[in-house]
Amino acid sequence: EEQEEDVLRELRLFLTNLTERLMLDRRFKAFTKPVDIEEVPDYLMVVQNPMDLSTLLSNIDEHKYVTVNEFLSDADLIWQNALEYNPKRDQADRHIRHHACTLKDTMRTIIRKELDKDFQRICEEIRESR
Ligand SMILES: CC(=O)c1nc(NC(=O)[C@H]2CNCCN2)sc1-c1cc(O)cc(O)c1
Repeated sequence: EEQEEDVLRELRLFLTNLTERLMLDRRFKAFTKPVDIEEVPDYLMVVQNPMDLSTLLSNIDEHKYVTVNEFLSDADLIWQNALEYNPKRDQADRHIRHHACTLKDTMRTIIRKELDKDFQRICEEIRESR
């Protein structure tokens, strides 16, 4: 009902603000747009489920996420894919792995500090009711 839509609207605002803050952080520049398969032809041989910050924003707008955990399932793909595609000990791989790990830590820290636990539970209850 209307109260549920108010809750999900607030969740979309939080997730949009979080994602836009990550997109503005130059450490995460490599994660802002889908990997260009023309530029990186072997990418899809290694990574099954590509994800990036701009795709997260589109998913939010399309009301894909009813809970934070559904958002994190997609958001986690971004850094997981980067660790998978960049396993080598050379500096280039280490550099992007470091930014991937920082992305993971930054997302979770912002959520823990800025998202009310009771609000998260209300979103879970809406998901379970549908
Ligand atoms: C996002 C990602 O995982 C990614 N990984 C890369 N790895 C490498 O270049 C490693 C691969 N191993 C050998 C040494 N080079 S480049 C790159 C990327 C960066 C961008 O700024 C945009 C973009 O679309 C993709």
